[in-house]
This record gives sequence, structure tokens and C-alpha cells, in this order.
Amino acid sequence: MTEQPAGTARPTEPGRFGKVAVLGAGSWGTAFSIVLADAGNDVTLWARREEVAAAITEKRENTDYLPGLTLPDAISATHDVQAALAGADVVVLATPSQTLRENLVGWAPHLEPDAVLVSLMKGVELGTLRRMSEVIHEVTGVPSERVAVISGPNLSGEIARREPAASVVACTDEDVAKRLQLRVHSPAFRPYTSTDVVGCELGGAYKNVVALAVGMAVGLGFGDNTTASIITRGLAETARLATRLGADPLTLMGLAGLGDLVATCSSPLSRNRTFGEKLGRGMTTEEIYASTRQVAEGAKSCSSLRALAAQHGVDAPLATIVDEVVSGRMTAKAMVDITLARDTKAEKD
Ligand SMILES: NC(=O)C1=CN([C@@H]2O[C@H](COP(=O)(O)OP(=O)(O)OC[C@H]3O[C@@H](n4cnc5c(N)ncnc54)[C@H](OP(=O)(O)O)[C@@H]3O)[C@@H](O)[C@H]2O)C=CC1
Ligand SMILES: O=C(CO)COP(=O)(O)O
Repeated sequence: MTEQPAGTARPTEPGRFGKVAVLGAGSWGTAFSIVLADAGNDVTLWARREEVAAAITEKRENTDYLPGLTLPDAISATHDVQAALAGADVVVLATPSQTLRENLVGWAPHLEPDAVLVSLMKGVELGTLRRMSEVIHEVTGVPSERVAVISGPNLSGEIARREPAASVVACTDEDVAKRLQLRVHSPAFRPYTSTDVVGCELGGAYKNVVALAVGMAVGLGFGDNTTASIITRGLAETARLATRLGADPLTLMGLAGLGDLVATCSSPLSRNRTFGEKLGRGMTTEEIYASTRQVAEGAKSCSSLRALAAQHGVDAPLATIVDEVVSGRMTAKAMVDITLARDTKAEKD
């Protein structure tokens, strides 16, 4: 990865750094490309559909995912993954969590030998129960010291409009995290480093499940006491599993934990909260899937997080009931009744 020149904490000049490939031109891949461009990187954004890449090239706009927003000149788009990866010392992955593995199989042979791989994804793989950084390491063989995660309260529409926000850049190798931090530090985007990859990834995946539950409560017509109770117990559940898997509890109190939980659960922009709201109003999962092409990771990760918790003997009532509702085995109203009727216990347990 390109070294940061000494004494420049806030790189903003165009073309200051090397090339970054962003694989996935959905809402977050596109919005994060703006951050990268503003931070001084040359960005090549790979789009799965040729017409999305063509629209970005011709109109300077991602009409499907960020309509009305002009992209900086430092972003170019392509449908050719080999061209996107050539010369990229940083590769940012922004696909749906459940397709990452199959995507990487095709992409891995084209990676530059020392590239740092960065996951923007917030999900846990169904079946294997792997976190995204684990999938990346497994498929590409890239050592975990070169696999990083960026996670925090980062709703893509707000980031794309350059509203101020902070996030966490996590890598087990702190030097890599620091170098990446400089590469993504734009005037509107403030990154903090961490070595707690497990905490950041589980915080990001779990908050989507909690946002589904909050959305269901909102859809059922409940107010702030209900949503605050779900958010708080959701954080307790997240921390229970994450710390069992080795996370630092403080990570869950930080941007990638509480920060993202608050943003996602409070925002009507959140796809997960919106998905939950529709369930709360009585729509079925199939009807909701048919109404949008956008990914709501929690609708799949509720099942993998539930299984992961069970595998490690961790109590996960929220993931369990969200999974039951999403799978159609229980209504959102029944979810509330069952949650409240469970055996009582101490708050700290
Ligand atoms: N949006 C946000 O605010 C944030 C999202 N994230 C995370 O980022 C990840 C990506 O989400 P986001 O960009 O928002 O999702 P979107 O729903 O906005 O876009 C999904 C993207 O994935 C592509 N895609 C769909 N199916 C496949 C496939 N089989 N193989 C490869 N690519 C595919 C889509 O391409 P096509 O258009 O051709 O279907 C599209 O580019 C998720 O894990 C999400 O949780 C994290 C932080 C913020
Ligand atoms: O991760 C996000 C904000 O940090 C985006 O949340 P949604 O996927 O629910 O829109």
C-alpha cells in the first residue's frame, strides 16, 4: 500500500495516493468511492451490470443507487473486474454478504500480490457462519493481516452528500489499519483505527438484525420506549456473542457498535429498519423482496447470527425471534408478546 507522506494528517488533494478498486457499485460502494476520491485516491468502481458502469462513465452519476448526485472525476467505472483490479494496492469489497464467496472465486486470480482487501459488508455467511473477513481470507488466501474492515454509522445517502460522519478501520495489523485510515480520511469522513476485527464485524452484522426488530415495532405502531428497549437489549445481545468470540467490549460501545446501532435503528433511510417496518405492517418477506432490489443484510444474517450464537452457547432471543418472523413462522405481533413473556432475569445476564 502507498505510504503516507509525513506530516499530512488530512490528505485531500486529488490523485495524491495510488489506485483503489471498489468492487460493487451499489449504494455503499458508490458512496464510499466518493469518500476515497475526496481523500485523494484514484478510484475504479466495478459494477456488476454493464449499464451501471456506462451510466457512471457517461453521466457521472449512478442513476440506480445514488440518483441526482454527480460523482467526482477521480472515480472511473468499469464492468471489467480485471481492469478494475490492475494496479490497485487497496481493494474495497462492497457486494451483498451472501454473494461475496462466489464473487471472490472469480476475482482472486486478478488481485495484485500485496493488495490490502477491505470489507465494507455487514453480514455473516449463511451455512458456514463466517464473518466477511474470514470469507475473504479463506477464498483469496490473503493473510488476515492484510484484510481490513470499515464499519460505523455510515448511511450511504448521507455519506454521499458529504454529511460529516465517523467510522472504524479495523485490521489485526495496526500499521495496515493506520495506513488505510489515511487513505480514507476525507474532509467529511473521519476514520478511527482498531485491531478488533471481530467486534467491528459482529457489531455491523448484528445491528441490522436489531434494526429489523425496531422496524417491526415501528410498523406495529409502538413508540420510543419500545424501540429504546429493543436497541438496548440488542446491544446487550451483540456484546454477549461478540465478547464470547473474542471482541473487546469497548468496541461494542464505539462507532461500529452503539454508533451504527443508533444510526440504523433511528433512520428511515435504513433498509433493514424499513424491511422490519413492512413486516410489522403485515407484508410477507417475499412481498418485501419483490418491492426492492436493495439488500437488507439482517434478513439473512438473523439466521446465521442465531446459529452462531447457538454454536457458542450464547442466548440470542432477538436474533431468534427476528429469524422466526422473517422466515414467516411467526408474526411480528407474536414476536413482541413472546419477547415480553420470556422468563425474567437480571439485566447484566
Ligand atoms: N448502504 C449503506 O448505507 C451501507 C451498506 N453497508 C453494507 O455494504 C454492503 C453492500 O450494500 P449496499 O451497497 O448498500 O447494497 P445495495 O443494495 O445498494 O447494492 C447491492 C450491490 O450488490 C450488487 N450485487 C447484487 N447481487 C450481486 C451478486 N450476485 N454478485 C455481485 N454483486 C451483486 C448489486 O449489483 P446490481 O445493481 O447489478 O444488482 C449492487 O451493486 C452490505 O453488506 C451492506 O450491509 C455498510 C454500510 C453502509
Ligand atoms: O449499515 C448501514 C449504516 O451504517 C446501512 O444500514 P442499512 O443496510 O439498514 O440501510
